[in-house]
Amino acid sequence: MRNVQPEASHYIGGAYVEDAAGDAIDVTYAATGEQVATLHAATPAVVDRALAAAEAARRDWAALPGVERGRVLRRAADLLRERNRELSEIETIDTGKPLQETLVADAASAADALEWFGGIAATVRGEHLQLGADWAYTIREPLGVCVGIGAWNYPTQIAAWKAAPALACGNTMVFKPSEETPLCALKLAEILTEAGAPPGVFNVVQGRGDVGAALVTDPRVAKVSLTGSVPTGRKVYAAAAEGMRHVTMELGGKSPMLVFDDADIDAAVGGAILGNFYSSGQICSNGTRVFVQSGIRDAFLDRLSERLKGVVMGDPLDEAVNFGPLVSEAQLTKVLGHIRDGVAEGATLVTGGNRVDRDGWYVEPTVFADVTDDMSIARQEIFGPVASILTFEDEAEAIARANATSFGLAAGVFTADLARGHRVAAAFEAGTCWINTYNLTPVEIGFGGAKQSGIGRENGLGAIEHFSQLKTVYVGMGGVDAPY
Ligand SMILES: NC(=O)C1=CN([C@@H]2O[C@H](COP(=O)(O)OP(=O)(O)OC[C@H]3O[C@@H](n4cnc5c(N)ncnc54)[C@H](O)[C@@H]3O)[C@@H](O)[C@H]2O)C=CC1
Repeated sequence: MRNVQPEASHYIGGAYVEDAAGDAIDVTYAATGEQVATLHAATPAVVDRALAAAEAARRDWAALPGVERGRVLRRAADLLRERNRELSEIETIDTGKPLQETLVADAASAADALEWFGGIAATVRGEHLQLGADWAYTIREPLGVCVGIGAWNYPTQIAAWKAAPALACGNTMVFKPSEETPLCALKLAEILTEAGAPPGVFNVVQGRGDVGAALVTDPRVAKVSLTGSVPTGRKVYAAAAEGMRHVTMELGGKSPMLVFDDADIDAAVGGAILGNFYSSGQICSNGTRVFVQSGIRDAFLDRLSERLKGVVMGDPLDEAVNFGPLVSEAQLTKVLGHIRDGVAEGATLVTGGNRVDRDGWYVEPTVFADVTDDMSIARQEIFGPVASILTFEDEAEAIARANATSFGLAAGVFTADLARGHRVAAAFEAGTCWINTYNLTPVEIGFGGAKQSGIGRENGLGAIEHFSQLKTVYVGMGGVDAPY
């Protein structure tokens, strides 16, 4: 296994920085439990240094023409692609996700974001408004120093999905990865420097919730973008409100997937596999409530069980492996607890349900049938490889039950009747919907949640609006008409 111990824990002002006084953050390989690196959480002095670097860099970075900022981002995208294998291996060691996945979905997705927002950077602009003889114009300005805080499931992607639009708009950023997966954001920072980003434009500090909280409440910070759970989102949103800071909240979900009896069963089963078992189920937008029309329930379950025989469990660094461990022992314990609750509440365990008898934090792909809306496995986000199959009779009932949740991150529908597909998508109370596919999130389209699952959007042109603000300038062309 490659050595993944970074040169130092933090990356500030274009260079690695260490402060061994910070609490230890151990990085373990989820496939074996072996410790592979040790970093230190940021001390208050490190947090201050990172914010000072971002603050010092922001005016010059914002003053650059968009085309020059874009060039840096696009160069970084090229470097990410050139080093995809090395970066994917580090991501696999950090998260436990199979190399087969990280080779296509992590540094590659980060490269897409940097390339796309790099291309957009030169087009960020305001508008001209004629007001009789007078006129006005708007300027789309950066917000200033932005803080990004990440979850552990897609560390490289999350860092880049925040950094790319932020930097394209002329902001600077201090990013705090999840304490579970601290490695890859440092690589992104290194690569941005190599691509020409001036010191301080993108900084990384390590730490747990307290470091995140210190960043969110600092007066120098204009915006906070969090990817995390709903409870953390509530805390961060409230803390940001104190300073009237802009926020983007990418939070959790318990998304529905509706499979009508006219659907292509294999496509729907494929969607259920992507939306429940890819990354061992550790994906926020997963369609973990699979509502299947009653007439095809048995056929759907048979086909799903059959296809799950294609799971290849093993060392995630082996490219033939397509199913890895959960990120940590704590997550393993949590997921097994949810499975026990499902059994206790009377759901039928169709397949899986156990910890795998080997080193590391592996849980079998697990399918529950006969799940009812009130069961905890149908209400709580599990963030593990656990699918709940529910049945429904008609469209109106399915939509009502799909929407009966406080989450609203994503939703999907499988049907051969496209009119119905669009009708159902329109009725979903969710930020991101799919018809006849699931969990595809290319950079061109916005991604984010409704209801408790968040506010704001990542990716797509909408992300520009969340990392900039409009200044309006009114231009008087004649005298000033005052009453006295
Ligand atoms: N909507 C989306 O795009 C995504 C959402 N998620 C969600 O993330 C969750 C899983 O990730 P976790 O890392 O367990 O989430 P988490 O909420 O425990 O932690 C997220 C991040 O927030 C930090 N944090 C914790 N308390 C904080 C505080 N008071 N102030 C500032 N920062 C604080 C953590 O250190 C971590 O970096 C799931 O709920 C999942 O659905 C994950 C990926 C994508």
